[in-house]
Amino acid sequence: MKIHIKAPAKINFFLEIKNKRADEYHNLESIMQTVSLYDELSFELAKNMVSLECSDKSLSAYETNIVYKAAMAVKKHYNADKGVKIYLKKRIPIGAGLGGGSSDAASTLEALVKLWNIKTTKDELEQIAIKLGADVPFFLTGGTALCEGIGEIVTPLKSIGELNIILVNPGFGVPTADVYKKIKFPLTNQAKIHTIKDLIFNNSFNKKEAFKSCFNRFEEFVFPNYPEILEIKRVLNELCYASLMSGSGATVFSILDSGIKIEKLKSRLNRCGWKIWFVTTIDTSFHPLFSST
Ligand SMILES: C[C@@](CO)(OP(=O)(O)O)[C@H](O)COP(=O)(O)OP(=O)(O)OC[C@H]1O[C@@H](n2ccc(N)nc2=O)[C@H](O)[C@@H]1O
Ligand SMILES: Nc1ncnc2c1ncn2[C@@H]1O[C@H](COP(=O)(O)OP(=O)(O)O)[C@@H](O)[C@H]1O
Repeated sequence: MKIHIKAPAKINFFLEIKNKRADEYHNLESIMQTVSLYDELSFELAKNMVSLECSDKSLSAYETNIVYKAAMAVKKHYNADKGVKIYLKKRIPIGAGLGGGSSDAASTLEALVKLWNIKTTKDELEQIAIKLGADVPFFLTGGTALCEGIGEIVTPLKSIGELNIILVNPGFGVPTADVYKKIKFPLTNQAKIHTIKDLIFNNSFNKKEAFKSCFNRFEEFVFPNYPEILEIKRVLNELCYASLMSGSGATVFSILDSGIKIEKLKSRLNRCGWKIWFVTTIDTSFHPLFSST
């Protein structure tokens, strides 16, 4: 039996830091959204070993790869005596604020309980997920969701429909842990999540209106050290009506309205040597993304 999964990227429409915990992690309030840029994974039943091959040779295929970690976590938690041969095709850029590794990990949890025929619950998988990374539980739900705590308290929100989004990445990554370390308290003018939540609840999360309520606290801590990311934002603001950095960077995104001139946008951004993807928001992360042969 072989299982194929597409693991989607995410963007953060809203990200405010609430405070720092005693264990150095930060409580946050974020609205996360899965989008149609995917890593691809396949899982083939094997005797009892876990093995991983990854298309991106800059990533380890062993203990430091979150996919390998996720597989070992399932094996240990359920005392599973089966093995798996995993292939990971990376398409989501690494360290891009798009949650690629976290999504790969969540897909691995979902695939292995199916492949190894393990009886479990979503709650139990969420407990394994949070030990792998703060963003991993979100990807077990996907779509549009409010994430609180350090990211593990996930509340699904109403679908915002299919919005067209452009992702722009400078071609380098930003280490998440370094950005969290840069946060200085007290934060000025805590951003309010209510407006954006109300817009989603009232089916009014559309274009210009929505972008006024989007916010990312990390922008002020990332831009001073990475002027090229600020430059992406400046150029996108010229061509679209607004833009926002995703997570801890380095990707910046804009919501595209129907009047946008795609060719003009492409040629202007390509001239800067940046990578671009045209994607849409997607409702659920997994179920339609699974297939087995
Ligand atoms: C910033 C966000 C926003 O969605 O995403 P990315 O930009 O990485 O995609 C997340 O909070 C990233 O989540 P994730 O990438 O899973 O973080 P982890 O691997 O658990 O942690 C990496 C490091 O970030 C810090 N960290 C992470 C999450 C959190 N709520 N508080 C923290 O202080 C910790 O120092 C930790 O050592
Ligand atoms: N399967 C994986 N995909 C991406 N990054 C991984 C993976 N496994 C481990 N990592 C490590 O996780 C870090 C970045 O994770 P990633 O999810 O790409 O970015 P971000 O946290 O910015 O969304 C990198 O240091 C990378 O080496």
